[in-house]
Amino acid sequence: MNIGLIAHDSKKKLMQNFCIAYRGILNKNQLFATGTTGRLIEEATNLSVHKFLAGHLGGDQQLCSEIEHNHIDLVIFLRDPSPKSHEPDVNNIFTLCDMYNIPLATNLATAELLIKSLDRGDMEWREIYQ
Ligand SMILES: O=C(CO)COP(=O)(O)O
Repeated sequence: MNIGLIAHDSKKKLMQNFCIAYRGILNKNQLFATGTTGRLIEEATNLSVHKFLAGHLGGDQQLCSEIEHNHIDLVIFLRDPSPKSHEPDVNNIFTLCDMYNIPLATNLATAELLIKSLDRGDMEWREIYQ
């Protein structure tokens, strides 16, 4: 499965720790991330991540485009409920996940549920759409 990973600045450490904890599951999948998030994941783990541009340079839109082209099966976006003003508007990602019925986690608790569910094979229905 293709997993999209993105984190607001205040959640990037949490994303690194999430990826360390679940690298055994993540490394059986293809990982796609906005630039800074992807680089930090690679620095903290031995995971290989396809990195888009940094979010503020268009990486968010690149991830959106992959969702629209049905290349992403699951999105984990560790979101700051009060994002900083310099952080790009990411509502498009939420909208597209809803439009295309893509499982989306926006906090750690849901991210853990989704990643365990993925590992159990609960997302095989996505293969029908690919
Ligand atoms: O823009 C983002 C979230 O607002 C994420 O992009 P980066 O991973 O490049 O920081």
